Amino acid sequence: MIEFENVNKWYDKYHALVDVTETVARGEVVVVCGPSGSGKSTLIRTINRLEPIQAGHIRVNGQDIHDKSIDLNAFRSGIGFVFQQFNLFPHLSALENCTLAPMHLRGLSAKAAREKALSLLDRVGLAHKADAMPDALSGGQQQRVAIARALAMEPPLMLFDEPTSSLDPEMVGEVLLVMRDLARDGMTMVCVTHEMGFAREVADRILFMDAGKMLERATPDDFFNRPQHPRLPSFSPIYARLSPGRYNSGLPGHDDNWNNLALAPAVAIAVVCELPGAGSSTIHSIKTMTYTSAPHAALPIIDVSALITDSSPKALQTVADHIRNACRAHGFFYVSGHGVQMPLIQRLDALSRQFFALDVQEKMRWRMALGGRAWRGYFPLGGELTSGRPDWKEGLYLGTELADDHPLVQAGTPVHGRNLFPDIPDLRQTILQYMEAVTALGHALMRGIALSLALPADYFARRYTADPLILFRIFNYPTQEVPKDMDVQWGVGEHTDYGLLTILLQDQIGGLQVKTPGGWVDATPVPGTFICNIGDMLERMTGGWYRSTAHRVIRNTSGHDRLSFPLFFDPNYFAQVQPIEGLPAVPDPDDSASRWDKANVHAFNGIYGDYLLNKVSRVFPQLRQEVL
Ligand SMILES: Nc1ncnc2c1ncn2[C@@H]1O[C@H](COP(=O)(O)OP(=O)(O)OP(=O)(O)O)[C@@H](O)[C@H]1O
Ligand SMILES: O=C(O)CCC(=O)C(=O)O
Ligand SMILES: [Fe+2]
Repeated sequence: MIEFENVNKWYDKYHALVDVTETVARGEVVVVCGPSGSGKSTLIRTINRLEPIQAGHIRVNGQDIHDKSIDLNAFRSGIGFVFQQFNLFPHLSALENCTLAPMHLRGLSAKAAREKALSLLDRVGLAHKADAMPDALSGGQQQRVAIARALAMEPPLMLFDEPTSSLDPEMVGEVLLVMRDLARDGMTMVCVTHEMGFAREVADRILFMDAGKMLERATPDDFFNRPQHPRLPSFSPIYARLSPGRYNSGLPGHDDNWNNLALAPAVAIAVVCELPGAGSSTIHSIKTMTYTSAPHAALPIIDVSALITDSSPKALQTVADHIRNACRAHGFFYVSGHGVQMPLIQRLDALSRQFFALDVQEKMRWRMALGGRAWRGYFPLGGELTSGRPDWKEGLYLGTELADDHPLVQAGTPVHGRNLFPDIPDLRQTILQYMEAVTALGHALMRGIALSLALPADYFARRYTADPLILFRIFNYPTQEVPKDMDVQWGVGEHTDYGLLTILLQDQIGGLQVKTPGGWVDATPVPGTFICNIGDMLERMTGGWYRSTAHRVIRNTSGHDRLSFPLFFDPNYFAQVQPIEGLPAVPDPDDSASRWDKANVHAFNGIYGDYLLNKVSRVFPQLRQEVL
């Protein structure tokens, strides 16, 4: 626990901290943000007495840190500090950097210090670099060694002062990941960073500082969506960036300031909790994934690896909490740590491009009309309607592969049957593998969604998704002029998805936009992630706790094709969709007035197949006439 009580600091006449009174509770994650020069670094540096204060008190774990009886060296050696510059000893190897202080200040034997250092280097993913000299390491690796070095003293509190701001962008993620996992493992941390995606994911509470004063304290949700302090929105460049959509309009010139903002360290994070037992934590994820700050604070990136691997209840709950926040906020989130192999994704992408590169006549060999009731096959540019208008995309409809003699196919069940696989070598196998891998991810995410609603993990599996309805599409949004006589505006017009959960892979071009209360925000591509959004049925089941959020895709004018791969993870066709019992009622769940289709999903009763058919037949009216 850290307490600031009426803390004042002057640099000569400059009043750098003005009457700061703040408590960071044990276990709480606190973000402090504010413009450059607002006093964030000063604040953090006062915690270990790197900066003296002229008035007030600072207590760490109940002890006044300016108490005369305090042994400053002992006090400081219990606080790890990671600076913007890595400050490794250049003449010592990574390992020696980590063993020095424990041997000399703590009296550890060389052997014990070495063992400890090796395990910490392993923890930050650098065991294989133990003997490397700092100048042979990348900036990100050096910073990770600096973190390991600080941890070697087993500090009950870690301070980070802009630990990523002197790193090349591609190295920021690896450092943030280590920090995030430290926070999750229960380490006490105070951190200054301007990585908003990280801040949003890790923080419980956000403090806003300006001119040395603490102006706002709020949960991230309130901070971004319901700011109290009237001056907050006037910090336009920062606030517009933090809260995209809501304050973007009407703030003249904020765009011009975005670059400045990128240079200005704007955020501090404090994570305070108890030091866990030594050796209790491992970092599994560092070696396999990268952390990218969310392109928009509104759309978080959630590492879901805990749902995929056997994980502790605590780790599962952390993921569930993130999912709940995302679903409550906008119903859109990115997932990393998803376990779907990159080579498979790359193969799918490359083979799909081969298919779309064929002449349209060739592609029409697999046209949808040949797919019959299974609703599979190719549709050409302009062949699918959203809200009655043609979308500017072409695509291939796919789904769970069922042989002709499968009982459901025999019974003529719509949307069940064989796929029409184009005869590109390997494409069939790749699509089947991809659908299998992403379906497995869908099951994992539904467990997370169940936990996020305080339901048993298998809640959805038991009722709806033991045998989920899987529809999969491969879309191409080409850069192509729209003929004058065609009423085309969007790549895909505004809509919500029908089912439970959509898991979307998109390439690097971008164009997907999400409707938030404050306006449309871009779901910018983040390599190595999927975008998930919840569908109408989850809104229906949760009585409006989770909303199926409208989204659209702008027309692609990039000069390149844009490929996207949505997989719809939906209830079994025959599953009777029912509200989840025991959830508190949402006051007015009917949001039909603000929906593009004016529909009230809460009025729906019946089996999922009915809902789906009704929707799909609007999208492909001609097909409906042909096959039904
Ligand atoms: N050693 C110092 N002597 C005089 N003024 C200082 C000193 N350190 C900081 N300041 C001033 O105090 C104010 C607060 O600085 P601080 O570094 O805490 O801000 P910050 O919020 O971390 O912002 P940033 O790091 O983006 O500049 C700034 O105006 C800064 O110029
Ligand atoms: O292509 C995309 O990015 C989104 C597609 C989509 O929203 C959909 O198919 O439902
Ligand atoms: Fe969609």
